[in-house]
Amino acid sequence: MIRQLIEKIQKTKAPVCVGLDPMLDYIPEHVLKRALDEFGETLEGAAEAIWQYNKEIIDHVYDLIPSVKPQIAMYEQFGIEGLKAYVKTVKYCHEKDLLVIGDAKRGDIGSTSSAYAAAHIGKVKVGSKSLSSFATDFLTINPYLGTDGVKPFVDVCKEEDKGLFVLVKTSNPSSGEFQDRLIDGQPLYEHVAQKVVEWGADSMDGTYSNVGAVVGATYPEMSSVLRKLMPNTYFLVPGYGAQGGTAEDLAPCFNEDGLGAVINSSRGIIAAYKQDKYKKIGAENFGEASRQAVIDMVADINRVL
Ligand SMILES: O=C(O)c1cc(=O)[nH]c(=O)n1[C@@H]1O[C@H](COP(=O)(O)O)[C@@H](O)[C@H]1O
Repeated sequence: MIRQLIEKIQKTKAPVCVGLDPMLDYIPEHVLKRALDEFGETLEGAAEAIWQYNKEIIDHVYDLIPSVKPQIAMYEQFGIEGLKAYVKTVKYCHEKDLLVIGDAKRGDIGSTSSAYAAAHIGKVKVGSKSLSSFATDFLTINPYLGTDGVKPFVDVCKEEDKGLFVLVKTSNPSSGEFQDRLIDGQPLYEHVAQKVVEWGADSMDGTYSNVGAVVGATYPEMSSVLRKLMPNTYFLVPGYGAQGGTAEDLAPCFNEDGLGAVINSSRGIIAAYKQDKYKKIGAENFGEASRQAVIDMVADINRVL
């Protein structure tokens, strides 16, 4: 699967992933009102609003980018109706030939991880049939439980030719609280990085492994160390834009071949119409503002490659 992502990145010249993290606060008034008028102030109304919002954004950006990353929490908050909007969004992105990174940060004891893996990137057996549930191409993984919690994802990844991004060094302000703690003289995130390389060794798909790593844009010195420790691991890099990460901060995430990282921006793209820079495009044309924000992001990243 990583090979497909790389091919799409090379075709679009955009090492970019648009984060589909719809919050009701970001949805333009006219879209929200239409959905709530039809379904009332209900979970269905909210789910319809986020679906319509996503669809408009996808329609405006799909030809520019290789991938999207829907964050499941933004859907899950609306319960089953929200999850239906998640599935609808994943299906629509596939129709538009986009690869979908499901951001669910799963990881538990082995048997539970197996069920998560089946739900998100694998198949679930019902009688004689094997059925897909969420059907994303990649999934984000929390490795806190260790190898037996990660292995079921790696196995499904191999069987189904899917991909993973395992949290190694996250972008948030408290990420150092545990991740930077020294163990045997080395920060914990480096220990995790070594494990990610090990977990991915049997899942090579060309130069890179289908088992990738999440490395936040907000700690560039650490990205640089991690890039050297994990030369054949693809990085999913969140933190650009809304969290303060700049193009210069991203440079160490890439290898000399210009590959090795896919950069996510969620609020910076989907709520672009609210930014001063794009305000004149107008809330009515929020999809157009997102398109312009993607064009600007791609140019900004290519400037440092
Ligand atoms: O796994 C992630 O995607 C992730 C890891 C991380 O270290 N930091 C991080 O922000 N994320 C996700 O990336 C997205 C960032 O959103 P923006 O800050 O709006 O671009 C959210 O969906 C986060 O959940």
